[in-house]
Amino acid sequence: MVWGLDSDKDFSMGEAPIGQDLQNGNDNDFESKSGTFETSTIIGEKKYVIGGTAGETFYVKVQILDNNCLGEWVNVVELGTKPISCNGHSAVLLKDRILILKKNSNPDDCIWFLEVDTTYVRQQQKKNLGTEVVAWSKGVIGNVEKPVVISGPSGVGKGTLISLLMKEFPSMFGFSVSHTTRAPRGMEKDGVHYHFTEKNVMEKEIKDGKFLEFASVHGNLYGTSVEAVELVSDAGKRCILDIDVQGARSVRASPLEAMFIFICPPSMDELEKRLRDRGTETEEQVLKRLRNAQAEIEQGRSSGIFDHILFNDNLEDCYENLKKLLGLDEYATTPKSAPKEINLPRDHSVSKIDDKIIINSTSSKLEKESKNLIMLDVSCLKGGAPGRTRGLNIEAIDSFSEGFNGNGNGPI
Ligand SMILES: Nc1ncnc2c1ncn2[C@@H]1O[C@H](COP(=O)(O)OP(=O)(O)OP(=O)(O)O)[C@@H](O)[C@H]1O
Ligand SMILES: Nc1nc2c(ncn2[C@@H]2O[C@H](COP(=O)(O)O)[C@@H](O)[C@H]2O)c(=O)[nH]1
Repeated sequence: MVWGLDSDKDFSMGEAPIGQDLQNGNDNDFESKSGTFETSTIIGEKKYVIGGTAGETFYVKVQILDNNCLGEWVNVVELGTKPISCNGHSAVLLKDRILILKKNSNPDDCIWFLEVDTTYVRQQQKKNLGTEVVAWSKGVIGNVEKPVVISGPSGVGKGTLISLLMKEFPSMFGFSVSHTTRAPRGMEKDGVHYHFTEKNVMEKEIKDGKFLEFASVHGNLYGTSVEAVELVSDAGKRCILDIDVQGARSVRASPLEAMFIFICPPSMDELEKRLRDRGTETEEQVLKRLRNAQAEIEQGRSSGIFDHILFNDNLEDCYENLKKLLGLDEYATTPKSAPKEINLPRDHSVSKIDDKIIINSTSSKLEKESKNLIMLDVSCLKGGAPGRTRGLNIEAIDSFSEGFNGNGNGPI
């Protein structure tokens, strides 16, 4: 064996060495380089080394030593937004990802996941044959309601309905600001209505995996970035996406769980009238949008992508129906409580009991005198790379009353 494990100790996927301190640095049982702030996690024949230093600078880097490849370090493609550097972390192996707890970090930046064998990673691995793919995803406490995808032909009234919703429920809904290569209309603001962008820039970002979906619509490129949706969810709001049918199909096929609503016009004549009366397109563009509308309506009504179809004949009626679908009655407007935040102890050790991660403060007396155990429940994880991992639950617990002995070895 290359890294000093007993040959009968094979920590395969899903088998974290329970009770063993998986803390970073030099005091785990795995090989580590002195003072480099690294953790080593063994999964099957591979060793994932996370972290390191260059001079005074700490960095978060992933290296993989593969015992199948004669114990060589292999090329790693790190996808997703990775955590900014920190001066230490703990690593805990979960089923298909490694939980990283950063030390000395802000409460909203201390929980991260390195996905090593999730569906997303396996999909990306197929595109990157010959390299090891891993993907970073930031962990977020709590859940948000499913995003709502609203589709329909150009001019049917999607934007009008969404504006009404945002005006009436500003604290409940947030708009996913798409990217587009089309030119802004008179009143449209960059970053508010769209992120107006150059085609080559957007194509590069698509290649880099920054988009949840994208499509060529009426001759321009449109797309929803992963960040656009996550920013709304981070604000604790339900995200609304206004995208075409191709985009809706892509979101359906993505890991994002959403509600899909198709808005239908009462007739093609009425659709044409609305588009012309809006006066934002040239004659050529109006004709193009109308040609595309026919196919979109057919797909919208028959493709099985959509959970609900709404007819926008009378605007008020359609808006009321939309609100009903979204469960918006007078009681639904009660603001939600703010998501919990945690302050991880600066120095801590970590252990794992089933789906519970026990974080034990090893820092100052003062910190220890207060509740010195934090329990992170990872049993209901949702989402993940290329976006955030949600569904985490966290509780501060009293080590004596809750039956944990606090040394990472589980219940007394
Ligand atoms: N029920 C309705 N009755 C009459 N006019 C409507 C109705 N709903 C929307 N409109 C009008 O139709 C026009 C097109 O609406 P809107 O811009 O919301 O369409 P859209 O589906 O968002 O289009 P696009 O996909 O091109 O952005 C607007 O001028 C709007 O005021
Ligand atoms: N697939 C996507 N379609 C999008 C996105 N943002 C908007 N759209 C759709 O494009 C047409 C035209 O919009 P317009 O603002 O030029 O009138 C419309 O049907 C939108 O729903 C996106 O991110 N992805």
